Amino acid sequence: MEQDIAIELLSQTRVSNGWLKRISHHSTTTKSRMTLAIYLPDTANDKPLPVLYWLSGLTCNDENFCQKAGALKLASELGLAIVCPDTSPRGTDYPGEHDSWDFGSAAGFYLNATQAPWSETYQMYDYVVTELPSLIEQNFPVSDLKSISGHSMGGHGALICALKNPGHYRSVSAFSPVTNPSQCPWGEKAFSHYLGSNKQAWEAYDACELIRTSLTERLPLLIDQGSADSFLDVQLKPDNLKQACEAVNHPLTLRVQPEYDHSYYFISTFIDDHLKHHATALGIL
Ligand SMILES: N[C@@H](CCC(=O)N[C@@H](CSC=O)C(=O)NCC(=O)O)C(=O)O
Repeated sequence: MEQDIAIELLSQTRVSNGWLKRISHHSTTTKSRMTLAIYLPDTANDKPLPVLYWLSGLTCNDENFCQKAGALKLASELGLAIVCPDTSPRGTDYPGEHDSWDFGSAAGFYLNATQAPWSETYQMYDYVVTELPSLIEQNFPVSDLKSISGHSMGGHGALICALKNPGHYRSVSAFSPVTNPSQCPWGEKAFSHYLGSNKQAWEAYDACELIRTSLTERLPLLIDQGSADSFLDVQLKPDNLKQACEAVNHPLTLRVQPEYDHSYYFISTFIDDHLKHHATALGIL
């Protein structure tokens, strides 16, 4: 019988003087088999490396970032491990779970669902913040120093994970994040199903609300946003985050990049700046 704690190596690929490994394991948090990617530069053989957790967006899995962002060469040079979890639990078949690209599978929104049937497995917040780092630190040559970043739905995930856990992450950044999910169609759809109709419960997973109520830590936010992003005004709303930050003096670097869209071409153009931002905070640059 399979041990719950066992991790299974699905593949390993040599890249930029390191190894990109895909693994799967049984998650006690999501009660599902989870797949993830970890990139380990060879310098991990000399000393435990800090980790950047990357949270991907809607329709993604653990593979998009490592295949498309062009991040691994600099990560190797910096001595930075990168971990990419999946974007939702898999293996279930709840009503409506696989019917739309912005909800259900590949759209877990990095929260802990409270509404049936989602609450059974859609516990991505606890998975990312607690179970995943513990699994990585127990099984790979990494330190407990961590930073977090992500894109779109995953940018929202990175912001809320950092804002809700003072001291847990050394730094946070995001590309094109969903900044105010309580006030946009993607967020309203997901939150109403996962968290129910009481909008007060939504505030715990909304970066704009967390900025307003945060008392203990003012971790600087680095955000890149393309001006030609087709989701900009309806879904992402960076100005809402800007206003929330200005109201409480939360440090925000919001870079609006002219003519860039929502794609991984945009991410690949500016990923080096984000890696250096995290490497500086993690003490390796
Ligand atoms: N329905 C479209 C658009 C999906 C899309 O743009 N997904 C983004 C994330 S959007 C917010 O979370 C993405 O990262 N896609 C993966 C990629 O590799 O580009 C579609 O299905 O294409």
